[in-house]
Amino acid sequence: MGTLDELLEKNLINEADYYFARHLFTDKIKNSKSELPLLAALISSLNREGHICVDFESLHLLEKAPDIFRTKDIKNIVEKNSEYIGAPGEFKPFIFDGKRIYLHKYFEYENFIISNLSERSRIHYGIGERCAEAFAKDKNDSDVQLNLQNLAVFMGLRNNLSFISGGPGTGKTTTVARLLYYHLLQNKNINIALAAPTGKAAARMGDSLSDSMKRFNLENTTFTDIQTMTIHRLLGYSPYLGGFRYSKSGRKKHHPALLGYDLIVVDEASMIDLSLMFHLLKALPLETKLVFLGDRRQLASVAPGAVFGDICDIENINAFSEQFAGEYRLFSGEGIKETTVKSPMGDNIVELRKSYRYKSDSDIAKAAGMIEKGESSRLKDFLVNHSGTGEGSVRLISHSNLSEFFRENLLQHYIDISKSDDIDKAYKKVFNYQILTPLKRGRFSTESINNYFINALKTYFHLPKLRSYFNGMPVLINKNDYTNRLFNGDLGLIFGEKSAELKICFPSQEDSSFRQFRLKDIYGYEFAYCLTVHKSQGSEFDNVVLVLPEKSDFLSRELIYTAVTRARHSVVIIGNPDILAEAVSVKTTRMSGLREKIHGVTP
Ligand SMILES: Nc1ncnc2c1ncn2[C@@H]1O[C@H](COP(=O)(O)OP(=O)(O)OP(=O)(O)O)[C@@H](O)[C@H]1O
Repeated sequence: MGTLDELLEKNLINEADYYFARHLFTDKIKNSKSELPLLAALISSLNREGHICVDFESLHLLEKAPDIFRTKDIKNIVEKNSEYIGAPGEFKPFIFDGKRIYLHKYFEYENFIISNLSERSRIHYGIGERCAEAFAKDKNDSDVQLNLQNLAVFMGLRNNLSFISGGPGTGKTTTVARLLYYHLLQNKNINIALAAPTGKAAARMGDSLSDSMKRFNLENTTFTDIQTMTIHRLLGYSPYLGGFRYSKSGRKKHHPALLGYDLIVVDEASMIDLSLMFHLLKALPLETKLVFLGDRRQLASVAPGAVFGDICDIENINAFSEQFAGEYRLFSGEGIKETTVKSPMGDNIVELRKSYRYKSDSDIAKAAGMIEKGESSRLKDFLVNHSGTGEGSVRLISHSNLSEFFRENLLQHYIDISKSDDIDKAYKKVFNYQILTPLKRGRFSTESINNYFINALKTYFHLPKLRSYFNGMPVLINKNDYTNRLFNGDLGLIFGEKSAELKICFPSQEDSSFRQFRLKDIYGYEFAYCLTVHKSQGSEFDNVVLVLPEKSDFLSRELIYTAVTRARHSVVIIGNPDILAEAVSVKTTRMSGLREKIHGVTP
C-alpha cells in the first residue's frame, strides 16, 4: 500500500484522515517520497479507532499500514523528518518515544497520566483504630483462603490510589460501601464524591451504594451527604468554556482552584478515555484519595485510550509485595500467599473474582467465563448443544428465527407497555428486556430494529404512518443536556396517561417520582427498543437479547462480554455461532505506551 489516494480508495483511511494529512502537509503532498502525509493519515485513522499512537512493533498486524513504514527503518524516517517528529519534551506535531509515534497532545496526556499515577501510587496512609475495629467486626468470613473483598477494602484504606476490577456482581459496590463507611467512621466530615463517565452509571452507583450503606449505622452522617455525578460535572465541564473548569490545562482564569475532595470513587472506569483521565488527574491534588472501579474485560471507551484496561490487565494480578502482604496480615489476620508482584503498581490493583450475582453453574456465568478466556470453540459447542431457558440462561438462535422471536416474545411486551397507564410499572417493564446490537446502521442495526418495532406497533394500534410518537416508546439520551440535567446514557420513556399530552419521563434521582418534559424541550435522544452495546455500558437489564451482524467485522471479545454481562437473568443471542466464535477468539488491544511504561512489560 503506497499513497494517500490508494489508502482512501481501499477504505483503509477515511476522508477525515485524508484531508487532515493533506491540510497538515500541503507542501509535501506532491513529493511521493515524503512519509509525513502518510504518517498523519495513519495516526489520524488509528486515533479514530481508539489507539493512542502508532506502535511500529505491532504495525505488521495492520492492513492499512503503508508499505513504507514496514520496510524502512523507522529511526531513519524520524531523523529525516526531525522538523516535524520530535523527542519527548520537544514541541513538534509528532513525538517519537523510541518505539511509537504520537500526536503531540496524546503523548503529553499519556506521559502526564503515567507520572501522576505513579506518584499517587507511592502515597500510603496508616489506618486509624476505629477503622481497624470496625473492619475486624464486619469483615467477610473467609470461605476462601484469601478474601479479595476484604483485601480491596484494606487497599482502599491504605493506598492513595486503588484500582478495583471485577466482573458483574463480584461485590465492587459492596466493597466501596464498606470503604466509605470506614472512612466516615474515621472522619465524619470527610469530603467524598462519587463519579462515573455517564449520568446513567453515576445514578446507578448512587442507588446501589445507598442500598448497600443502609446496613451501616452512620451516626450523624448520612449517605445522602455524598454527591454523585458525572466526571464531566465533577470537573465543571462547560460547553461555553469549551472545556473543564477544574482541569489546569484550560485558560488560567477558568480554573480557579483544584477540586477540594478528600476521596473520589470513580465507577465504570473502563469507559474513561485518555483525555478524560488526563483532565481528571490534572484537576485533583495528589492528596485526594482515588478509587477506580470497573471491569477490565469490558469494552474500552469510544475515544482513544483504554486506561483502566491497560492498568489492570497485568499477568500477575492479585500478587502483592512482601511489604503489602505483611501489613495486610497484621491488619486482617489473613495471609497473602503470592508475593511475587511484577509491576511497581501491583499493590494498587486488585481483581474481585467471585460473582454473587450469578450462580457459578449458571449459563451466563459459564458463557462469560468462556468469552473472557477466548475459548471460542468451547463457547460455540456449549451454545449450539444447549438450549436453556429461565434464570441465568443463555440461548443461541439463528437469524432466520429473528422475526418469529421478536413477534412472539417482544411485540406483545411492547404492546402491553404502550397500553399501560402506570408510568412506574411501564418504565420497570420496558427495560426488563433490552435488545442490543453492535451496529447503528444497516441490517440488524439499532436503526432497523427500532424501525421494526415502531412500525409494528403503529400497525397494531392503527396509527398513521407519519405519526412520530406514541405512548410507551423507550428513549436514550445521547447528548448531555445541562439545562435539563439529562445526561448521555439516561434511559427514559415517552408517556402520557390516558389522553394527556405525551411527555418524556425519566426516573428522578431524589425519590421515586418521574421528571417529565415536553417533547419539544428535549433534544439529543434516540429510540431505545434496541441500543448499541457501547451505549448499554454502565446499565443492567433483567433480560438481554443480543443481535449479531452477519459478519464479524464489528465484533470483538470485549463487545460480546459486555453485552452478555449486562443481563441479570437471561441472554438470548441471535446470530451465527461461527461469527460469534470468530469474534470471541480475538482480544482487542489498543496501541499505547501506557501499559509498558507503567508496568514495565510489553503487551
Ligand atoms: N461477600 C458477599 N457475601 C454475600 N453477598 C454479597 C457479597 N458481596 C456482594 N454480595 C451481593 O452480591 C450482589 C452484587 O454485589 P455488588 O452490587 O456489590 O457487586 P458489583 O460488582 O458492584 O456488581 P455490578 O457492578 O455488576 O452491579 C449484591 O446483591 C450483594 O449484596
